[in-house]
Amino acid sequence: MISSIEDWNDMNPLMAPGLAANVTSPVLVALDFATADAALAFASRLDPLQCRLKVGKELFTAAGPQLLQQLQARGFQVFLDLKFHDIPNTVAHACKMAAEAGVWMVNVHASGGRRMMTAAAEALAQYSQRPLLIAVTVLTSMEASDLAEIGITVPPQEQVLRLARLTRDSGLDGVVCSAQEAPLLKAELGRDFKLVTPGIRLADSAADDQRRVMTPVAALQAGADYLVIGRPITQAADPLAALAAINADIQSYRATQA
Ligand SMILES: O=C(O)c1cc(=O)[nH]c(=O)n1[C@@H]1O[C@H](COP(=O)(O)O)[C@@H](O)[C@H]1O
Repeated sequence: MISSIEDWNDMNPLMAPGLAANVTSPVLVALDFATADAALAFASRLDPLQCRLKVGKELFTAAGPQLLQQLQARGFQVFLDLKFHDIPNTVAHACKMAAEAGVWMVNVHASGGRRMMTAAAEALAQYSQRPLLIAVTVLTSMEASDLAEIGITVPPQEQVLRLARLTRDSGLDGVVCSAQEAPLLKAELGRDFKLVTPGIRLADSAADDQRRVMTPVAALQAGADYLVIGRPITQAADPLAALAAINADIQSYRATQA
């Protein structure tokens, strides 16, 4: 299993020609834009050493795999966030397509179950260079009342832990969860199991549709490895300043830990 991003950087052939090899920031900027032009215009203002980029359902549906190549040609490591959730055979083949596209990270839904996740992991194992494979546990937009409506009556944290254990036992690299669950998951599943946390909000930003939220530094303190941040950066009056301020806060925090 790939145990660190440095390992991945060493292994991925795309790193040699173009991709930024030493991304020190844990920030994954969610490029939730409606067109390739808007996403590329935004990306052209960013430094691939200062963040990675996430391409999700809206943008990928609009722009397709060509956009992944365009972003990677500009040096960005890309998290393809399509949250695959289907029968094992379909998800395995979708993950292979992500590997062929050279993305840095790809995700599935843990609620697709053990056989689906194992099939995805096995499909990627045949690549000597492969994306990190992670699974979404409980969406950060959900709280206890949302879970109850779909028949899950345990607290979100318990459901997240259950799905994270299943993810680890299925051979994946980590999970998407809220930073609120990070201390529990790090304690139960070990420090090498990657935690990717959306639902990141600055102290003064709106929660929007997110429910289980945390600030960037608090999320790292809690044990998050990567922070997915969309609107607090993309919708900021000055997105570059917002990203720079977040990275500066993170650097200061890390300096206290060194
Ligand atoms: O897999 C994800 O990235 C994801 C999982 C989750 O539980 N919650 C979540 O918000 N996301 C994604 O993270 C991003 C969060 O965006 P903002 O709420 O604008 O910061 C969106 O692109 C979501 O699709």
